[in-house]
Amino acid sequence: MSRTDRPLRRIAVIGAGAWGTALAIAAARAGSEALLVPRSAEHARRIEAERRNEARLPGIVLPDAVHAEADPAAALAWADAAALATPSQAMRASCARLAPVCPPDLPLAICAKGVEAGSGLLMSEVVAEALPGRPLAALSGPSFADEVARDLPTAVVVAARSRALAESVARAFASARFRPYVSTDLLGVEIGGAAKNVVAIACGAAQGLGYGLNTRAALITRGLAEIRALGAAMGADPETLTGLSGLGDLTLTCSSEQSRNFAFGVALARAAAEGRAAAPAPGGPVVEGVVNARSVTALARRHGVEMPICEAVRAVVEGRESLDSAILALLARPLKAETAR
Ligand SMILES: NC(=O)c1ccc[n+]([C@@H]2O[C@H](COP(=O)([O-])OP(=O)(O)OC[C@H]3O[C@@H](n4cnc5c(N)ncnc54)[C@H](O)[C@@H]3O)[C@@H](O)[C@H]2O)c1
Ligand SMILES: O=P(O)(O)OC[C@H](O)CO
Repeated sequence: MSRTDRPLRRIAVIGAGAWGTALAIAAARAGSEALLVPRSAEHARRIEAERRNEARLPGIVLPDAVHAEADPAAALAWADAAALATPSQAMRASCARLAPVCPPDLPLAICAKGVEAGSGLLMSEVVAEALPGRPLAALSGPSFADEVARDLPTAVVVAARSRALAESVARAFASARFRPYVSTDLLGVEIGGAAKNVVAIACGAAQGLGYGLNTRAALITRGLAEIRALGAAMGADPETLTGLSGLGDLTLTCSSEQSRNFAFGVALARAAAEGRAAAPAPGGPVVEGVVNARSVTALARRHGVEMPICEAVRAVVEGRESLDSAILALLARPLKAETAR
């Protein structure tokens, strides 16, 4: 009997950021037990002593079924499955640390959203290289960590090439107000999650510039067209990209300053107005869209796909173009048909 044939009831959550902590809480609500594995022993001790992860999820008390564990070997030996919730650019290093102690058949649920800079690999490809042979799933969709932690109704998607694995992982997290749908389109789910953060920076910048809701709707819709084009070139199911992990997450992230990516876009515009550059605070909450502006567009260029909004965000965050001129360049693109057909 393989591990995924029996219920996954013990979940090791690698990475104790806002999302890892919220997922551990979601697992507990689903009747599972969770071990949060932060990077440092000190952080594990603090979480265990305070019964919170105050720096990442302020005001949220951990349920009894969630504990912190500093030693990844102990956590993975205990676990039925692991959720990988580090930022995308830390995924390879985090998996390398797990490699000597990760059981060869342990199911892994990737919870980061991004494309690796340099290699241009999706998270499932990075994890397959760093921890070969393990059954892989991805959990994605519109889900602010704070809202999940507070048990506000949320729907996500769990994708795996094996439907049985997707269903097992979904069951490990499902509760009355946390509803995972399943999918076998791992590729589509990963592309949507990685690219939406870049478009969210554009929407935040538009808000910071004082533009209106017309602009936001245009950016979301044309951003989705870019993401769908990338998905089509890479072989994703187009329906996935209008589902929870595509349009769903794009809508959420592009609509609120609660999104770190959207908020960073607002900060970019404010900084531009004051004639200075903006960058995410070192050691602060992860802003995936900044690095992913580069890695997602690099992937698109490799596949011969145009992503003008994502390219504009990349040019601005790389300091190659001012926000004003990036917007003018977007608006001055030749008139064209809305759809390919
Ligand atoms: N916060 C959310 O609402 C949310 C929701 C869905 C998905 N996500 C995704 O989850 C991922 C993590 O985001 P987050 O919000 O938890 O980030 P966060 O900014 O709250 O915390 C990041 C955490 O990762 C840890 N970390 C960094 N490098 C590490 C390494 N090499 N090994 C282990 N841990 C490391 C940091 O110590 C920190 O605790 C991102 O890809 C993000 O897009 C976040
Ligand atoms: O705060 P953001 O922009 O990283 O978005 C968090 C989640 O990805 C929303 O689904």
